[in-house]
Amino acid sequence: MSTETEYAPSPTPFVRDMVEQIEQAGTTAVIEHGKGVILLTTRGAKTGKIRKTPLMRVEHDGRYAVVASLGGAPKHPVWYFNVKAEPKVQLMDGDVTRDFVARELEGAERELWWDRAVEAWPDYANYQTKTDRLIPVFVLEPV
Ligand SMILES: C[C@H](OP(=O)(O)OC[C@@H](O)[C@@H](O)[C@@H](O)Cn1c2nc(=O)[nH]c(=O)c-2cc2ccc(O)cc21)C(=O)N[C@@H](CCC(=O)N[C@@H](CCC(=O)O)C(=O)O)C(=O)O
Repeated sequence: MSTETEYAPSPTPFVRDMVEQIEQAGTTAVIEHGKGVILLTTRGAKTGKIRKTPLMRVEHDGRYAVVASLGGAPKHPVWYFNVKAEPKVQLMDGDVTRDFVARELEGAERELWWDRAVEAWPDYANYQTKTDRLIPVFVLEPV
């Protein structure tokens, strides 16, 4: 794993601002339409830089799911490729950041976590109707 420790902010202003808010006040400071978010830290698959991505909070018994929905866009978000390249990630929930290992799900295990994700953020179901790509779901297990 590259030793690059440089944080590269998102090129999307509202995302960059949200990450700043979260880092200052924790994830509870930024409730998205009444639902919680988490902050995922990944390593850039090409640059090795640190990338930080707010995602909806889907948690069950200390494990989390992260859903590469990108609002139902035709292509996966870029952070998906970071997690595939380096499954060791960090997740901030509240004001606590922990280490996790991510694993992309398929089959029945994916369905289980997909249902949990839709329960946490019903719009995920709408996003899936907007694209032919199967929206990827990762489970994050604590290290
Ligand atoms: C715009 C792009 O971002 P992205 O990684 O595609 O992620 C897009 C979105 O998913 C991301 O903005 C999410 O935060 C949007 N988003 C959610 N996105 C989701 O997919 N799921 C969610 O549940 C979700 C919730 C959410 C809640 C609040 C909020 O503010 C945003 C939320 C980006 O950062 N591009 C960078 C490159 C990023 C990068 O990681 N580059 C890699 C290269 C990776 C490669 O190309 O292989 C590297 O550094 O090496 C750039 O163009 O410079």
